[in-house]
Amino acid sequence: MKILETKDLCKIYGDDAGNELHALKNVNIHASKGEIVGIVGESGCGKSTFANIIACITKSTSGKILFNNEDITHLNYKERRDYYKSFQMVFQSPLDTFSPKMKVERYMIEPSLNFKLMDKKSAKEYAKELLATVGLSEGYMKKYPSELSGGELQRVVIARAIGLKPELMIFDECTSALDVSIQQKIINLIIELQKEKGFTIMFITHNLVLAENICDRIYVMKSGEVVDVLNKGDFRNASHPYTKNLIDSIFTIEKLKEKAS
Ligand SMILES: Nc1ncnc2c1ncn2[C@@H]1O[C@H](COP(=O)(O)OP(=O)(O)OP(=O)(O)O)[C@@H](O)[C@H]1O
Repeated sequence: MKILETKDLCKIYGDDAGNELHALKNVNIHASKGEIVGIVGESGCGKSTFANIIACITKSTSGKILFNNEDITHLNYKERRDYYKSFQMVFQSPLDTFSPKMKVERYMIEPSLNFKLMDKKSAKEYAKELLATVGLSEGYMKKYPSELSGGELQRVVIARAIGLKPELMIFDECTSALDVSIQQKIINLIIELQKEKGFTIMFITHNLVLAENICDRIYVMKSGEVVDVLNKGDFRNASHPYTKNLIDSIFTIEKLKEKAS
C-alpha cells in the first residue's frame, strides 16, 4: 500500500529580476508502508526542496502529492495540523528545531499537549518513556539544549517525532552534522525504531553508500530530476551516467583505502 506518492511534482523559484530556477522537474516518487526509501544526490539537486514540499513548508508550483491516496497538495491550516500527526520530519541540525531557552521536558511534552492527546502528568511520563526508547535517561528532561551533545539532541528530536506515532517520517541529512561515530549510532537507532514501529521512512542524503546500506529503493536526483531508481540488491546496476560516476567514485575511494591499509 502506497503511503506517499508524488505525481509530476515541480518547483520553480523566481527572483525579483524575473529569473527562474527549476528546482524540481516532474518528480515522481513513492513510498509504500514500511519501506525505507532513499533520495540521493549532490548539493543543490533539490532534495530539501522536495522534503519541504512534502512537509508543507514550501509550496509546489505544480504536480500532486498523495498521502494514503488522499490529495494533500493544498492543505489548509487545520488539515495541515492533522497531517502532522501522521507525518514528521527530522532536519539536519537539531538546534534548528529547539529553542535554546526550552528545556527538553517542554520540547518533549508539547506535541501531546498541542494535539490534546493527554494531560500534562501523562505527557511527562510518556516523554520519559520516549527518551528511554532512544537511550536517554529521564535526567535529560531537566536539561537545556546547550547542555546536550549534537548526537543527544538528535536523539531527543527523534524521540519527540516518534511520540506521535507517525506513518511517514522524513530524515533530511539528519546525521550530516554529527561525528562519524555518532552518525552510525543514530542510523542504527532509526533502523531499530523503524523495525519496531513499522513506519515508512524517506531518507534524504548525499551519501550513496549510506543509502545503499539502509534503503529498499533509492531515487537518484540531479538538477531537480530523478535520473535513476535503484532497487535493493540492484544498486550497482545504475543506468544513468551520473549514478555510474557516483558509484565509480565510491569504488575509487574503497580502492584507495585498500591500498593504504
Ligand atoms: N527559497 C529558495 N529560493 C530560491 N532558490 C532556492 C530556494 N531554496 C533552494 N533554492 C535553490 O534550489 C536548488 C535546490 O536546492 P535544495 O536546497 O533543494 O537542494 P539540496 O539537494 O537539498 O542541497 P543541499 O544538499 O546542499 O541542501 C538550489 O539551486 C538552491 O539554490
